[in-house]
Amino acid sequence: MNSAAKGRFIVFEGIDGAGKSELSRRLSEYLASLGIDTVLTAEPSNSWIGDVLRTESKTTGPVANTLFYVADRAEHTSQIKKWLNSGRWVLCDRYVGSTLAYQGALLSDKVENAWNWLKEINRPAAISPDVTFLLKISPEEAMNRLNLRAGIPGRFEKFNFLKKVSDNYDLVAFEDSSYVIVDASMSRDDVFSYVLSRLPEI
Ligand SMILES: Nc1ncnc2c1ncn2[C@@H]1O[C@H](COP(=O)(O)OP(=O)(O)O)[C@@H](O)[C@H]1O
Ligand SMILES: Cc1cn([C@H]2C[C@H](O)[C@@H](COP(=O)(O)OP(=O)(O)O)O2)c(=O)[nH]c1=O
Repeated sequence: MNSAAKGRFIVFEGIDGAGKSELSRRLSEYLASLGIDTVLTAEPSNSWIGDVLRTESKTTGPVANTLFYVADRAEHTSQIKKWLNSGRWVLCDRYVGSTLAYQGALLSDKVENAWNWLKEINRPAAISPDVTFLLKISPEEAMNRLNLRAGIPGRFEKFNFLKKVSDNYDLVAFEDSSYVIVDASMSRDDVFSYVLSRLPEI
């Protein structure tokens, strides 16, 4: 395909509080200011399946939720392909890596070979990003950013969960050559400059 006619697909991953939403918003505004036709999107998406995940995921079990995340992705990916084919740059806050990292942590003791199953079910639902920025931050710092400070009920469980998710992300990054690891504990401006330095060619 003629690269001039096709957009770029850029994904942001990382644990809650790593800075994905703020950074992807800033980057989309910056790219738009350069005259690049940019779409900022996220998963769970704004479809009805995304709504189910946002509103009902506490009433359904981890296997059903996994299938909802992947169903949401399959539909979202159809839309992403259309945007890319029309030459737009697509910035996506969370994608396949989130399912591997989060559902990997939730299913590891419930589904045999959970990691391989998650990779397999994502295969027909996803495409390869041009680059995936993994915003790395310690669970301690992420929890401080989210104001989940000492004394809050459930803090210990949340910390342990984010630690597992973070370890899974390291594994995903090791296996996927689209990943670029970003030290997300840096200042907002330093994180932004680093990401700019690793963007695909315009
Ligand atoms: N580099 C940074 N340094 C300090 N605070 C940050 C930085 N990036 C984001 N934040 C703050 O951390 C919090 C979580 O950021 P957010 O973008 O919502 O993270 P995520 O989307 O990964 O959950 C927000 O209050 C945001 O303003
Ligand atoms: C896309 C996706 C999200 N999630 C979870 C991670 C988040 O805790 C939650 C909502 O994502 P998000 O709205 O990005 O939350 P945050 O801004 O706190 O990072 O959905 C999964 O567990 N699996 C997935 O595949």
